[in-house]
Amino acid sequence: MKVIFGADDTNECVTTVAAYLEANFETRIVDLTSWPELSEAVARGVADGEYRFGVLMCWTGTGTAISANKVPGVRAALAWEPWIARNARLWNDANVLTMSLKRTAPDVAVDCLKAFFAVDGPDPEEVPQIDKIRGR
Ligand SMILES: O=C(CO)[C@H](O)[C@H](O)COP(=O)(O)O
Repeated sequence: MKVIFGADDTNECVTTVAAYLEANFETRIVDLTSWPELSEAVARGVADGEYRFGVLMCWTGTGTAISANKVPGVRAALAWEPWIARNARLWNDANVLTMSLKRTAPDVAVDCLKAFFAVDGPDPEEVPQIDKIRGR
């Protein structure tokens, strides 16, 4: 599975996330440090269908989520613990996961990735709701 990842800064959490993604998926790392440009590149990679999922990190995780969600077809969700990450997939069919690189411990970030990628697809009960925002 192809995943596209980018962070606008680096630290132990970012390198841990990158290493996890590279070990488990065919991963492209986007080398941009402006969070709006980085987010757009990752979001377009997902919206265009080249990558199944995107992962973004910035200081807060909020700017990248807001920016990625400007691209039609992208459903970016900010997660800070695994329950949020899992249910962003299950209940929102999130296709981009964002996290704060400043406020997420590396092991928690990996747990979020595991939870996010463990979900095969959206809960069928939620599909009618998700369909209302698909393509927006
Ligand atoms: O968290 C962020 C956006 O939500 C950014 O990472 C933070 O604002 C730093 O950005 P810059 O390096 O452009 O000052």
